[in-house]
Amino acid sequence: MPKIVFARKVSFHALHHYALPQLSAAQNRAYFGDAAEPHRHLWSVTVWLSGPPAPETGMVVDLPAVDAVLKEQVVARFDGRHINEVDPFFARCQPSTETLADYFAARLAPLLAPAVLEKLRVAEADDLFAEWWR
Ligand SMILES: Nc1nc2c(c(=O)[nH]1)N=C([C@H](O)[C@H](O)COP(=O)(O)OP(=O)(O)OP(=O)(O)O)CN2
Repeated sequence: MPKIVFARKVSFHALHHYALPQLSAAQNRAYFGDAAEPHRHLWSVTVWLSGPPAPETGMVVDLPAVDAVLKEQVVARFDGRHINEVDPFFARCQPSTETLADYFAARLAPLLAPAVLEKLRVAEADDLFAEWWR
């Protein structure tokens, strides 16, 4: 059965760095290279949502409702911040695109219901991103 999926993307500027707590600064530098130092990206988070199109509008989501969730949970929390400091979660888990994809999917999926989160992409550049798939 074909399925229609709607996508929305938001962007924010934020710093991050990689550091394992059991390693010294020099060891982290050797392990992670330049990425051990705080560095900035223009991040994007894209959500793909499915649901039955409303007969009157042909739309599968209420866009203002989706935008409100993305603004509150993604842009307002992360824009201009150092990701490692936004949530104690990132003291335990390295803020890679993979970790962030899993982090955002877990938090956004329930808030975006009744739309179904099919896929979520976190990109720190056009050529570096990770995706969560339902
Ligand atoms: N598996 C992953 N590896 C790396 C990730 C990631 O999210 N998942 N992220 C990074 C860094 O954040 C890093 O900034 C990007 O590294 P890299 O692409 O190597 O950097 P470039 O030299 O290509 O580009 P810059 O503009 O110099 O960042 C590393 N690894």
